[in-house]
Amino acid sequence: MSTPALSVTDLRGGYVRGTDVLGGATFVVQPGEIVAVLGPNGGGKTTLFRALLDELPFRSGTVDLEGRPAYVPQTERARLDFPVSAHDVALMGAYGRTAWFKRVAKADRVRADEALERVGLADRAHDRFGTLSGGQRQRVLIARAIVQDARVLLLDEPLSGVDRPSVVQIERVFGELQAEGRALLVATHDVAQARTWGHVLCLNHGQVAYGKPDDCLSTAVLSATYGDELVILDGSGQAVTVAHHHHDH
Ligand SMILES: Nc1ncnc2c1ncn2[C@@H]1O[C@H](COP(=O)(O)OP(=O)(O)OP(=O)(O)O)[C@@H](O)[C@H]1O
Repeated sequence: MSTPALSVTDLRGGYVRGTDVLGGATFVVQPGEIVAVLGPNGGGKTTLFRALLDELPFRSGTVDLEGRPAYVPQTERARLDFPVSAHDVALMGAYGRTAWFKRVAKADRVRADEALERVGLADRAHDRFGTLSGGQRQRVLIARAIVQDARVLLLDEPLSGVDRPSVVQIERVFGELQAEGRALLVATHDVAQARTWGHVLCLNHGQVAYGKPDDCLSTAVLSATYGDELVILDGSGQAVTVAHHHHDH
């Protein structure tokens, strides 16, 4: 087996010392795998991503990965009032390898154009980011991650509230990134969608389960993951939908 893209051992962390929001995550992700990260609101999905980005105030345990992961935030949380174009946002993926006193390399400008083409937005490159639809903005943020060229991508609910054409484009790009040997961790509330991906990580402040969907997504695991949030069962007793309450934090 090849070197894992990401290996995490007993990862714990939080915002206040001694109060772990994320307790004891241990899992290995191989290149080319997509992992659905499931959990209730406030269950620690975003906190896990921040720990993997080494952005948590307090963290313990080990994280082995090559380079820095690319983070794709929820579009709702991306600032919309900046006068930047879709191309400008995609190009930000190159900032990590650009010295502060230099202009972004011509090759990176070409990469930004290519990445927008890959997400089906070549014709919107010069549109202002804030004027695009939610699904289009999500695709621009994925283009930025493509320009960053990371082995591991962390995506925070990339398909929630996204229009159908964007879902189709995003799922196609996920397949391409997988084929390139990148690993994707995708936070989602959609259990049915999680079943279509290779692995599932269930979090509820700590790790409840990790493995293949058929092994992990039992009613017992989903109840432990979602606690008193509602799990709706289909006719065969399989948990398919989770009703959750939105909240701000
Ligand atoms: N910056 C912060 N400072 C203090 N506590 C925080 C901060 N961000 C999140 N938390 C707390 O950490 C816990 C986990 O939040 P997190 O955002 O990781 O959950 P989540 O699984 O991503 O939830 P959602 O599905 O609602 O996005 C929550 O109790 C939240 O209130």
